[in-house]
Amino acid sequence: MVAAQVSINNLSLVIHNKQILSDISFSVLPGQFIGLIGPNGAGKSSLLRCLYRYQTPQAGNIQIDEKEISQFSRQTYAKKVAAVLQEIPSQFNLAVFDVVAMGLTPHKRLFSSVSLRDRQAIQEALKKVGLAHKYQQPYESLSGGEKQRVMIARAIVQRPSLLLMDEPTSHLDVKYQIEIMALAKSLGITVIASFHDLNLASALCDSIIVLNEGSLVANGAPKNVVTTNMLLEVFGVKAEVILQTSPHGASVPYIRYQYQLTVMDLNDQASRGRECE
Ligand SMILES: Nc1ncnc2c1ncn2[C@@H]1O[C@H](COP(=O)(O)OP(=O)(O)OP(=O)(O)O)[C@@H](O)[C@H]1O
Repeated sequence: MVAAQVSINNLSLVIHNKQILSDISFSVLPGQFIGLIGPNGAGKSSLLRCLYRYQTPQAGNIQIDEKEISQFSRQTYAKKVAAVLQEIPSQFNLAVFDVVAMGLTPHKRLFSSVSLRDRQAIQEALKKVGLAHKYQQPYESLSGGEKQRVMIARAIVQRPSLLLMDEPTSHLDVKYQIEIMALAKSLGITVIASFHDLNLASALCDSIIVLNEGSLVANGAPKNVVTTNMLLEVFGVKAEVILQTSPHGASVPYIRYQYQLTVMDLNDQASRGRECE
């Protein structure tokens, strides 16, 4: 698969007079795995929505392979960019197989049937996400995590050059968090994904972008971005960050949150409450 080069230039988004994104700029090299992190409401999903053309920014632009994204036809864009969203869309009455087959739509002529090769690609993608045995099951009857894995299989058969993922692991158990993200990485395409699990983001991403209140506040290798200071300033949490060495020799930050402090604070509050009774 070919990997896309992405550049985001001075992007600003306003919705109902509210500034959602302010002057965001960064570049992504072909094949890079980029993590978007930031507190609730920081603008991660909004940025991803601009990237998959669901929302149109008021200022700035996004280029893929040096072409402004509004210049691509709908079909060409659908071939280039796949999105796995936070809100899992409802697929009325469709079996798992049919939902994954929708990933082939941009590559096919109108009303053309599913070929043997297509079937193999769909089964292969379902196998990769551990759902080959469920291909006939109604999509709606799947669990949240299974639905998310079907969406990832759909993105795989789409053969995009850019994969956008909005909290792709939110419904996944720990095994599939690791397996699915390893799978996304193994595709060799450019990936931009939002994360709440900062340790997972640190372990996976080549580069991490930190958003806060719609602004880009940090961008760089995980070890340079995921620091005690950033966690305190952006997320308001006290934590210790240890640098570990990955199997590939890279230095990867690992966060140890200070949960005890919170529990002590809570106990403190509770005892103060009892004193007042
Ligand atoms: N259509 C909209 N109308 C009004 N406000 C919006 C709209 N879309 C997003 N927002 C606001 O923009 C801000 C950024 O939202 P966004 O969903 O991008 O944040 P996020 O970083 O993905 O948050 P989370 O981690 O909670 O998913 C929020 O304050 C949200 O309420």
